[in-house]
Formats: sequence, structure tokens, C-alpha cells
Amino acid sequence: MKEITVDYKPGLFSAADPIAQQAGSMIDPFGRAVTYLRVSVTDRCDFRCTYCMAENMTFLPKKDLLTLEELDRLCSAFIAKGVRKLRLTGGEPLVRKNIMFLIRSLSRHLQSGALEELTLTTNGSQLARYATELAEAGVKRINVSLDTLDKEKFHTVTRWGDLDRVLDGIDAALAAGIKIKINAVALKGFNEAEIPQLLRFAHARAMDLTLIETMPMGEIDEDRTDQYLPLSRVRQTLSEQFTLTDLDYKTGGPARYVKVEETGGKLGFITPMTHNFCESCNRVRLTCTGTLYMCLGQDDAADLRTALRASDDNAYLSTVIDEAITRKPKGHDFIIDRTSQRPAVARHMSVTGG
Ligand SMILES: Nc1nc2c(ncn2[C@@H]2O[C@H](COP(=O)(O)OP(=O)(O)OP(=O)(O)O)[C@@H](O)[C@H]2O)c(=O)[nH]1
Ligand SMILES: C[S@@+](CC[C@H](N)C(=O)[O-])C[C@H]1O[C@@H](n2cnc3c(N)ncnc32)[C@H](O)[C@@H]1O
Ligand code: SF4
Ligand code: SF4
Repeated sequence: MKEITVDYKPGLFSAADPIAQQAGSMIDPFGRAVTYLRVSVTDRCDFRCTYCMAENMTFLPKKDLLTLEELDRLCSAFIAKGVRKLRLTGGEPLVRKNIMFLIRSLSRHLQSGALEELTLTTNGSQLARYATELAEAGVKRINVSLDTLDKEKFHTVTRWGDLDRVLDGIDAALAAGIKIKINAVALKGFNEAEIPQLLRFAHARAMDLTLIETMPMGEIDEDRTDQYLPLSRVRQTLSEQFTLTDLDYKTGGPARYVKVEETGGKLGFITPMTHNFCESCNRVRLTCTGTLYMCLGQDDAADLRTALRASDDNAYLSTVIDEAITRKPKGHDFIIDRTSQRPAVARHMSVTGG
């Protein structure tokens, strides 16, 4: 982690940008406004998905985690600086103890109008328990990760997961009035042939489906080459069965959407490997220890925990965030190629929550 020197000059990188002139905006060196914060509230999870975690993970000691009050203070500081969309991730966000305390507390920013969306990305295992409370707290839309509808394959890819629990969770969230988008990582030779079935499953329940290219994160020996499936290939195959019409629909996330005419639903493609979307990046990531990553695919980070604990006043914290934003890189350097000498990003996806 780089040491931070606070030498921030407001407007230094953004004087020409009209958005920058709005009070509180965070503009990076490439003129991109940071309006989306993803917060990994825990590094722990009740699954061990093969593309995300190692089989034997060592988790952070609980004493190293920010408290829920501290996470609230950090999120609120970002909202004061222009964040309009906040997504809780993990690890699995719903396994963090008392998570509803944080969600209920953050929902005040929805009520005040400062925040447009408070949402989460979840593996769905705890949704049956939390769906009603989430809806009551103002969560209108969530993303649920689901790579296969085959019980045994589900257990294989998640190592620990139970498909029926997730399906029950999805039903409970839909019944509570929460909109769902299904996220599926496209995995070569694993769920490739099943994508039409996933599509029909999602669209029959008025859920969008987003496919994701696997990214090379994790230990150096956790090579993703065997799992990687370019979505250009998936789209080509799907277009032999379905009529796909490009849409201009935007969520603030990285997916590009098409309408599937036969099912009437939306299908999104998240293509960090084949069609990099970094030029429109609007997001940064906060971990449960208060580390701020300016890019999912880079190691540079800022220590916000120290800044947070240095003073009860947010002024110093705000200058540290501003300085970090000046270091937001242009994009990632992911390469999936076993012959490449370039290492993958060494942290697991669960640290930054995808
Ligand atoms: N390379 C890269 N991948 C990202 C980024 N944001 C999201 N992803 C990938 O997309 C996946 C799905 O993200 P979600 O957690 O569903 O969030 P989202 O795509 O912003 O969700 P929506 O608000 O529904 O658009 C993540 O798990 C990552 O794998 C990003 O900034 N860079
Ligand atoms: C890290 S998980 C955290 C939230 C929650 N546990 C879940 O699974 O939805 C967030 C997202 O990251 C995705 N993901 C994990 N590892 C990935 C990888 N190597 N490449 C692409 N996406 C990945 C997962 O499929 C999931 O949709
Ligand atoms: S993708 Fe989500 S559910 Fe799967 S191991 Fe990672 S954090 Fe857990
Ligand atoms: S890889 Fe980095 S720069 Fe590109 S979209 Fe993701 S966070 Fe933004």
C-alpha cells in the first residue's frame, strides 16, 4: 500500500469539467466522476466459489474489521462527496453480524434524497431470512449470484453452497417486492451450455440476467485460464437461438444490455477481458478494514481507517479521499494467458467484493 501524502488542491484535475464544479464531486485524473461506492462489509462467506476463493481461506481476525458505525461514517462521508449509488458486497454481505443495523442506518440517505440507490450483491443463501427487512429498509433491487440451476454443479462451483436455499431466497425477495438481477460468471465447459436455461429461468420471473467474464484475481497458482470463456463467443451462440437487440439501458454498473425478444427480458454482458469498460468507470471500492481500492484490477490503495480514526471531524478524512481519487488509474491490466509472465492481481475477489 502506498503511503499517503495529503497535498490536495481542489479542482486540480477537473477544472474544465462541469460536474466537478458541483459541490462535493469527486473527479479522477481522467475526468470521470466517482458516484458509485462498492463496500465489502466482510471478507467472510458461507460459500467458496472456485473462481473467487481458495478452498482454504484465512480470514481477517474480527478485531481488524471496521465497526458497523465506522462503515456507516465512511459511507456517509462518500455520500457527502457525491456518491449516489452504494452497493454492499463481501465476502457475503448477509453473513456480517447485525448487517441490518448498517443497512437501516444508511437508508436515511435514501430518505433524504442524497442517495439514489442502496443495494447489495449476494449469494442468496441468507435471503429468505432477510428479504422482508431489506425491502422495509428501502432496498428495491438486488443482484443475486447464480451460475447454474443444477444442484450438484451448484455444489461443485460454490464448494459449500445449497441451491435450494438460494432458490428459496430468490422467491422470498421477489415476494417482498425486491427486483432481482441474476449474475452468472460464464465458465468454460461448466455452465456454457446451460446459459439459455438460466436466461429462461430469470426472465420467466421478471429478473434480468447478467453474464460476467471471469477475471484473474487470487493466488498466482489459481490460474483462471481453464475457466475463462469470452462473452463474445457466448453472445454468438445465443444469437443462434434468440433475437438480441442492443439496448441503451444503464444501471450505473458496467454491463451492456440487450433485449431478448423471445423472453422479453434483459441480458447484460460484463466483459472486462474482451471489451474493457474502464473509460466510463464511475466507482471505487472500500473493504471491511477501511482500505480504499481505486480500481478492482490494481493494487494501489489508500488507508481510510487511519484517517477515520485520526479525528471525529470528517475534514481530514475528506482530504485523504480526495488525494486517493487523484490516484485512480485509467484501467486494469488483467491478462488471462498462462504463458504470460504478468501476475494476476494477488488479492481474492472477495476482498473487494467484485
Ligand atoms: N473489471 C471490473 N469488473 C466489475 C466492475 N464492477 C463490477 N464488475 C464485475 O461485475 C460483477 C457484477 O457486479 P455487481 O455486483 O452485480 O454490480 P453492478 O454490475 O454494478 O450492478 P448493477 O447496478 O446491477 O449494474 C462484479 O462481480 C464484477 O465481477 C468494475 O469496476 N470493473
Ligand atoms: C465477490 S462476490 C461478493 C458478493 C456475494 N458473495 C456474491 O457472490 O454475490 C461478487 C460477485 O463477484 C463475482 N466474482 C467473483 N470472483 C470473480 C472472478 N474471478 N471473475 C469475475 N467475477 C467474479 C461473483 O460471481 C459475484 O457475482
Ligand atoms: S463469489 Fe460471493 S459467494 Fe462465492 S465465494 Fe465469492 S464472496 Fe462467496
Ligand atoms: S477495472 Fe478498474 S478502471 Fe476498469 S471499470 Fe473496473 S474499477 Fe474501473
